[in-house]
Amino acid sequence: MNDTIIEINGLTKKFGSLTAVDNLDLKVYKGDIFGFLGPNGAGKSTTIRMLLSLIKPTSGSIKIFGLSVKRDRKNIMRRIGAIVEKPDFYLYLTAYKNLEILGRLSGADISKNKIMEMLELVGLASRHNSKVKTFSHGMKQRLGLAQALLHDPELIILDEPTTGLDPQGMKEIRELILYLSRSKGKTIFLSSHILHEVEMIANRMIIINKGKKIVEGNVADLLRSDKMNVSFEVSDPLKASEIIKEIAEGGEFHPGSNKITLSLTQKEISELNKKLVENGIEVYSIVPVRSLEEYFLKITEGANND
Ligand SMILES: Nc1ncnc2c1ncn2[C@@H]1O[C@H](COP(=O)(O)OP(=O)(O)OP(=O)(O)O)[C@@H](O)[C@H]1O
Repeated sequence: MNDTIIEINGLTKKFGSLTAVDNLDLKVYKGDIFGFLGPNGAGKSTTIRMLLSLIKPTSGSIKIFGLSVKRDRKNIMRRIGAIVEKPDFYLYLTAYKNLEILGRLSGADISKNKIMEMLELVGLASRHNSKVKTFSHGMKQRLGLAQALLHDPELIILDEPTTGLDPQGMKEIRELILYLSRSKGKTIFLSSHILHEVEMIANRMIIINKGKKIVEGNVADLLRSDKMNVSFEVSDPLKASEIIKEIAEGGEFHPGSNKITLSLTQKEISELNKKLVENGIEVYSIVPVRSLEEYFLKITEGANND
């Protein structure tokens, strides 16, 4: 049986005449890495602020751990760790001291061992004595995660945790999230406006736009399609283009990068890869290119056709 961790029903938030969140329903189950996707301004942060009871819904209900956020706020918040917006630290104090103070402020009794364990987990143990002002943006994000984990929460809520990070920093955060899910059994609710990022780690997702749900479900099911756009990076794009013509129509060339983007089924991808290699062309990479915008278009077109 699936344990429901978050259940949102008919959630609406209005700011004056603007409806930022519009009759939203969603469910997050125990152990999910749940991707909460939407373009800028879709209503993600507003929803997260309601989940954390930082603002009140105009209407609708939120249950977390089966308890009402309205009635059991304190009990619920004790079991949640969150990073909303940029984590705030005392820049002239050390990483360790920050966690000590912030842990104390949260009201929980946090031991020295626990602080060091969390710093270890996020890869900052060797820098525990460094002032936070010497930290990179990625290190501050990881310290934020350590802070959110201090009281051993069952549910972790992260609002765009990789914003502003370089690819390496993004990867570190992704790996931490996967570790927390797989090895520590945490449930993770993660917002993003980048489909690709969610696709890499989430098992379930919802996409919202203008406060409304567009789709919700299993990530693999939602993204499975007959054809997908893929980019082939090859040693000889001209020769490759001749071979591509035998298999598929179209194909967009990116001069200067040795890349060709085209729309193929999975079977065609492996067929083309084989043919290219057989013809002495080296294939350096095959990367799916799918943006949230494209995906939107596809599902809204689908909805219009129904
Ligand atoms: N306090 C507020 N007062 C008035 N309007 C607000 C307030 N907070 C958010 N909004 C509006 O609500 C809508 C949804 O904003 P929200 O920040 O939830 O979107 P988001 O999906 O988190 O976007 P982003 O990815 O840009 O953070 C936007 O149009 C925003 O301008």
